[in-house]
Parts: sequence; structure tokens; C-alpha cells
Amino acid sequence: MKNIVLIGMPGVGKSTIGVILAKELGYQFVDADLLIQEQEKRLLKEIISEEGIEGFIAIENQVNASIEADRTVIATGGSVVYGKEAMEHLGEIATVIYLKLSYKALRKRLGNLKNRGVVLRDGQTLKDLYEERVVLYEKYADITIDEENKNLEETLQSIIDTL
Ligand SMILES: Nc1ncnc2c1ncn2[C@@H]1O[C@H](COP(=O)(O)OP(=O)(O)O)[C@@H](O)[C@H]1O
Ligand SMILES: O=C(O)C1=C[C@@H](OP(=O)(O)O)[C@@H](O)[C@H](O)C1
Ligand SMILES: [Mg+2]
Repeated sequence: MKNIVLIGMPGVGKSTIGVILAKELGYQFVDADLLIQEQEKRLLKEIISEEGIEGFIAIENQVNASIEADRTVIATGGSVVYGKEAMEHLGEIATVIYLKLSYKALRKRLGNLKNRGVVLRDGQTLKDLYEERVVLYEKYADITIDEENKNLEETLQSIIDTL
């Protein structure tokens, strides 16, 4: 068991912080986005453009629901919380940590959303997405880490202190 799953909006640092956290803890590191690409033999942006948002979410759900891990930090994609089976499974095998950042700070950090391949429905703004997602991140989090005004090292330290 003893796994850690990072959830949160795109750009909060799940991938960047996840790999350093794994090193600090002596754990393995898995980025669920890369597992999806490996299974599909396609890039995330290709999956999204070829299957549509709902198709991508279904694939993401299936891949995350099948992860087997031990002493591993798992960085998820921001949209994983739309997958019920994925979140039930991750909740069983790991402590789920929500990396939380305010909308304002996130908007500054994200820059061009399109380049990130965020799962944004037609007409949906980043603010809409933020409000829709926060409820889900809070629902599934065992631990919430507030990143506001913290640099990467400070966020990492907060996580380690909390564990
Ligand atoms: N305090 C911070 N914590 C985490 N990442 C930060 C911070 N400040 C700036 N960044 C930058 O934000 C980006 C986070 O991207 P990434 O790790 O891919 O996020 P995610 O996997 O959550 O989408 C990186 O470019 C990172 O350098
Ligand atoms: O939040 C999202 O809609 C997405 C976030 C991405 O991962 P990161 O959260 O690691 O950026 C990736 O899974 C996909 O492009 C969709
Ligand atoms: Mg990531």
C-alpha cells in the first residue's frame, strides 16, 4: 500500500514536485499521464483531439483504475477526478494529497492553456473549470497542501512535514 497520489489543477506541480518527493522518500515515481501515452501509443493531445474530451476521460479513468504500485508517488493528470473508478482505486492504494492553489495564482502560472492540453469543454473558461474541479479535489483529498506564496521547495517541505 504506502503510496502517495498527487491531485490538483494543471500547473500546480504534481509532476515536478512528485518526482522530487519520491526521491526524498526513497519511493518510485509514476506519472499517470505517461502511463496513458504508453498504453495508447499516442500523445495526450492526440488522444484528446481524436477521442474528444469524454473519450480521453474514459481512457484516463481506465488507466488510473488499473495502476498497481507500492511505495510509489503517483502524479495524476488534473482531470483524473472525473473518473469515479480511478478515484476509488487510488483512494484504496494511496494517501491522496491535493495541491491547492488559488485561481488567481494558477492563472498567472498557467500561461497558455491550449499548449497544456487541458480538458476544457467548449465555452468553458479556466474559472469555470477551477470551480467545477475544486469540489472534486476536496472530495477526494485525504490531505490538502496550500501552495499559496510557497516556492517549490517550501511546498515539498510542507508535504513531508504533513506525512
Ligand atoms: N511553487 C511552485 N510549486 C510547483 N511548481 C511551480 C511552483 N512555481 C512555479 N512552478 C512551475 O509550475 C509548473 C508546474 O508544472 P507541472 O509539474 O507540470 O504541474 P502539473 O503536473 O500539476 O500539471 C512547473 O513549470 C514549475 O516549475
Ligand atoms: O487537467 C487536465 O484537464 C489535464 C491535465 C494534464 O495533466 P497535468 O495536470 O499534469 O498538467 C493531462 O492529464 C491532460 O492534458 C488533461
Ligand atoms: Mg503533470
